[in-house]
Amino acid sequence: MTPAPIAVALDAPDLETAARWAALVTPHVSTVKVGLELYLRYGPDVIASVKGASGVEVFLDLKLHDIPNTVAGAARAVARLRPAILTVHAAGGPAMIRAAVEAAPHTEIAAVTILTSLTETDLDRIGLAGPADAAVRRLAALSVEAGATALVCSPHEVPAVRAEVGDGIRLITPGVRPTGAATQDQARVATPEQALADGADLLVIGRPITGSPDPGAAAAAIAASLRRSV
Ligand SMILES: O=C(O)c1cc(=O)[nH]c(=O)n1[C@@H]1O[C@H](COP(=O)(O)O)[C@@H](O)[C@H]1O
Repeated sequence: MTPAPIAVALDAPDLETAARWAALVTPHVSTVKVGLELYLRYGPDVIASVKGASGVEVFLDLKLHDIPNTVAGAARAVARLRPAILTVHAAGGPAMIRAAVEAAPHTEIAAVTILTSLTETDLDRIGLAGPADAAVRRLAALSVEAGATALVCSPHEVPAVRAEVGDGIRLITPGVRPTGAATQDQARVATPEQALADGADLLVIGRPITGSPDPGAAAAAIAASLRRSV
């Protein structure tokens, strides 16, 4: 069976737990995501540990955000690990995004638009002209012009972003919660089925899977539900 288009966020406090989660979920999902918690603690070794023998796609979520020269150096430093995807913040601007794209030619650069944890009130307080879908659309357009071939946004914004950037760009959506699951610190959320129906290409799901007593079964259940919904 083809693995579901899900990136499981391995936000674990230690490598053993992350590797265990990865081994349990990889028969069911296409991708595992390594974020700041694991990478800052264990560094590059974490990639091989979570990949194991499965050959699953690794998404390195470092959300780089700095001046172009610094981001180019950081992207070059991790490019040798050959992650399938690397994130940068779209708010770093077009020159920064382009610097990452040029420094990591074999990795897909995904620009994070507006974090899914932010509400309209947060955007106001930060001073970002909203509403969220307009801000996401604006950041999506500039990111793609700068060479990003993937975008991270909430499922709510997928139709607007798709209309803006067309079909060739991979839309990645965190903020995904199965019906009835707690939203926790996520603000702009939708169910996996809704995100996929709206046109997301890859769903990022962490705690609803990794917080389950049986992460493998939780991943399998969401994957099966997605297959039924298409
Ligand atoms: O870039 C990301 O992956 C990301 C962007 C965003 O806007 N919101 C967001 O939640 N994420 C990540 O997606 C994952 C969501 O995890 P859960 O909330 O546990 O499903 C976390 O690893 C976040 O770091």
